[in-house]
Amino acid sequence: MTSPPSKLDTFALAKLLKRGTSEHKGNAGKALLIGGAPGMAGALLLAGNACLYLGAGWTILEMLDPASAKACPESPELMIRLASAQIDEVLEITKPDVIAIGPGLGKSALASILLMGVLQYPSIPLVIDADALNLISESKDLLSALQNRNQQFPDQVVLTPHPGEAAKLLGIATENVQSDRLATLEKLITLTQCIVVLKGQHTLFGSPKHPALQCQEGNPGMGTGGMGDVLTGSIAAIAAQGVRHQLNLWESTGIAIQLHATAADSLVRQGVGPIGLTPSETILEMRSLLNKLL
Ligand SMILES: NC(=O)C1=CN([C@@H]2O[C@H](COP(=O)(O)OP(=O)(O)OC[C@H]3O[C@@H](n4cnc5c(N)ncnc54)[C@H](O)[C@@H]3O)[C@@H](O)[C@H]2O)[C@@H](O)CC1
Ligand SMILES: Nc1ncnc2c1ncn2[C@@H]1O[C@H](COP(=O)(O)OP(=O)(O)O)[C@@H](O)[C@H]1O
Repeated sequence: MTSPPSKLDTFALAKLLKRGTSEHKGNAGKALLIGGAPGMAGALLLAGNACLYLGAGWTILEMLDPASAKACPESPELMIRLASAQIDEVLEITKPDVIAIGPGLGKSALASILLMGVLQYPSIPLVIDADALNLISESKDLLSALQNRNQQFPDQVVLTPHPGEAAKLLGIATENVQSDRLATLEKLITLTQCIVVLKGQHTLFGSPKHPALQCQEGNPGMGTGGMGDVLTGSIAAIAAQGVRHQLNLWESTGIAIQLHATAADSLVRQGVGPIGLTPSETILEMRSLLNKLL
């Protein structure tokens, strides 16, 4: 019989994010986020805001929706560019520390080109979410590119499926994912060789190297569109800072998962939710909690 997963308990590690007095934005890292197709620009903006408020030095958005690829008056700090099929050139010039791809990405031909370009870009931490996961579930070439990247650069990719996306990746029904979440996590790790975050109540987290951990925070107020996009941007932010603060992608992801769920619980205690709790409010609460942990 498999033993139950241990509790995710990462907050002591967050102290590594404390800034030295001479640090500058270069020490906080450059995050490049890709997604936001027409009708879903908000998903990339939410991920971008999470990345900004959780402390990345630069947050750059490659937005697929031409109408939204312009400065955002509510968050002028975000560097928003129109996504281009010349992704190799973009990555060469931008030299990101971390890439996140998926929030509102859609499943267009351009989305596939961008994902393949990112998978072929070597060595840096990569967060794969939402439609990027759906594209991988529909393409043997993308899955092979993911597996090859992991062989060359282990522990540098995290996948963040919700149960629907996990089901598509494994070719099973969502009910089967939920009936044995631990077994599903292990199957996803075996298939992809990635760090995997299986979201939902009591998010599970594991990798080829690490036994599964379970997040025991979080609440159903988190069931609002965009909440997962916030997690993606938060992982990117903490991993970007982690590059120069001795946190690897596994550790950065654990901190982000626990901070996200703990912030949502804290807001519910304050009467902000569960009904009507928004992803944007959760970002601000995460910032406040993170600064208290340092
Ligand atoms: N503001 C925006 O522009 C938003 C855009 N979004 C984007 O919209 C695209 C589609 O994503 P969606 O996730 O909405 O839709 P999907 O069609 O990918 O998945 C939704 C389905 O997944 C299953 N599922 C998800 N969480 C579950 C759970 N905890 N337990 C059981 N089943 C669960 C359910 O069957 C649900 O109907 C993505 O690219 C996403 O990033 C969403 O993030 C919502 C916000
Ligand atoms: N009942 C719940 N208890 C705890 N966490 C939840 C619950 N429902 C949703 N969540 C969390 O909210 C987030 C939802 O992510 P996701 O489904 O990807 O949203 P979206 O695609 O709309 O951004 C995940 O982090 C998930 O773990």
